[in-house]
Amino acid sequence: MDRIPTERRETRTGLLIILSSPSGAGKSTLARRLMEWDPVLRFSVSATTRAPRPGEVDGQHYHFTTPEAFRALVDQGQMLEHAEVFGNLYGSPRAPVEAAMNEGRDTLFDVDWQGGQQIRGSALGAHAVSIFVLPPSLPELERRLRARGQDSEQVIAGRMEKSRAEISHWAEYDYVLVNDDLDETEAKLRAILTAERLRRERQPGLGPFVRGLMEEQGA
Ligand SMILES: Nc1ncnc2c1ncn2[C@@H]1O[C@H](COP(=O)(O)OP(=O)(O)OP(=O)(O)O)[C@@H](O)[C@H]1O
Ligand SMILES: Nc1nc2c(ncn2[C@@H]2O[C@H](COP(=O)(O)O)[C@@H](O)[C@H]2O)c(=O)[nH]1
Repeated sequence: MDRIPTERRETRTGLLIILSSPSGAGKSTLARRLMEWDPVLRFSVSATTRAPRPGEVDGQHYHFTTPEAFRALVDQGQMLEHAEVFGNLYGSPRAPVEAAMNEGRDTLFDVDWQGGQQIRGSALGAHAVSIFVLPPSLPELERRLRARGQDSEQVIAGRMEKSRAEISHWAEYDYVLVNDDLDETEAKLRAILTAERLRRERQPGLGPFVRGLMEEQGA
């Protein structure tokens, strides 16, 4: 499906696209692919107290920070949401999200179920579209965590232990995708994003995307 050209987007309010899943189901991989497909989509770079993995770049994958600095940001109200996940703190900085929304740019979040709940329950929640990504099976989830080659056996065991609890929140989400074939899942995500952008335009009168289509047809 074609992506909506930037110049035809609704320019008033961006969407908040929330991706959640048990660790290792493929959120970051899918998020990366979506960003390549639509470079205008903004990725919400989270702050975390977790140590960087090999190859992770500060400011690109995460804002790596200390627990003290993280708590100060929370106390100052600078986090849209935050949670403890697998023993570390993670949170989504608020200001870049609001700036993107005001520019009409959509923001993509890779957050756990607690983050999903907090964003949906926030003042910006009316603009949220939430998607839960399931692995095809738990053994495949474990295989993926191991194949990623970045976590110790102890960390993998801890994440597998928490996977059922994360999965138990699937029904809180607008969409649920089983990430079996990566290309197919990416295509479904694109379709969801395109449909939700069109839905956002269903205001009185035609939105910019539909208006552009009509003009092309000479209507
Ligand atoms: N559909 C798929 N089929 C096979 N392997 C996949 C698929 N999707 C992702 N993977 C692989 O699974 C591993 C975990 O994926 P990824 O890091 O994207 O998961 P994640 O959900 O972002 O994990 P975390 O929550 O820990 O950040 C990676 O090695 C990735 O290449
Ligand atoms: N509530 C939030 N959860 C977040 C955020 N950023 C990432 N995450 C989730 O943490 C786990 C582990 O991530 P990893 O990079 O250490 O593998 C994963 O489920 C992410 O979705 C956040 O800002 N808020």
